[in-house]
Amino acid sequence: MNEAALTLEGWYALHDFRSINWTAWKAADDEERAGALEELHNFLQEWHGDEQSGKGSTAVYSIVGQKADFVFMHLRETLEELNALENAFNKTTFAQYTTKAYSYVSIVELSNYMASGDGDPKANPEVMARLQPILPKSKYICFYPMNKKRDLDDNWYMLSMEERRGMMRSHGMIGRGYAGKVKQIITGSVGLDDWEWGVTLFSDDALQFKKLVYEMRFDEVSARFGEFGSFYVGNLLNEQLFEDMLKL
Ligand code: VOV
Repeated sequence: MNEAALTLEGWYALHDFRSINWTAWKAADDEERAGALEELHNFLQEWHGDEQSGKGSTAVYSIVGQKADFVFMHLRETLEELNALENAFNKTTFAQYTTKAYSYVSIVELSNYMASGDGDPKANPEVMARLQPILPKSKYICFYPMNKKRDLDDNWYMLSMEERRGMMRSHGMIGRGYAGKVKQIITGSVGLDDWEWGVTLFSDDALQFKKLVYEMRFDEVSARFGEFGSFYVGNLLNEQLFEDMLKL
């Protein structure tokens, strides 16, 4: 059997994609809409509070295109907390005007392909900051799930650790070229959701998503082994922008 990469796990992640039922939203009266906005406002405040107190992090983005209208990306310590967040939201009046578009459950993951091997990684504040990241409030988000191929000819899981490490090093070198332009959060989802990883990218220049993902397509680990799900791209929302989006 080949050696599995060792992984470190951090906060659990829930990407909760919703669409707005515009017909119902427009049919609601002013008072009902104001109440719904108030509840939404309270949730955004509460999630901000969770972030301030180190309990997790939440990012809110609108989604461009027809796959969804917005996403809540939540990071929390436990699956119970994520479940409580989505249930609490589902009980709001505002949620009645939304439909569930897609969701993804995973956990922030670092592997040992590039690790130094010195000491307890969880004692390293830099490692902990990557395992329990405060989500950047960059202008744009890009999310997609992916697998590493398991075909007879190209099976990532049948490669030796050395072969995989070599390819991950090359992958990391390309990624490094985007330092300061794109921040990636890789979440593992083997056993948690339908794909093996969630890739969430943040940037202040959406074009950098295209540049990075395209460049990686030529790199062996993506070219030979990458299989990709649907891409979701969106614009940062804060309370005001969310309200503006919902204004009739
Ligand atoms: C901003 C760019 C960027 C950078 C710097 C970067 C670096 C790194 C490093 C150093 C490592 C390995 C160690 C670790 O940290 O785990 C990884 C790991 C990983 N990556 Fe990556 N990646 C980036 C970006 C980046 C992108 C755009 C993608 C999607 C690929 C594509 O073709 O669309 C991706 C995927 C992954 C995955 C699925 C993993 C886990 C693979 C596994 O088998 O375990 N990644 N990644």
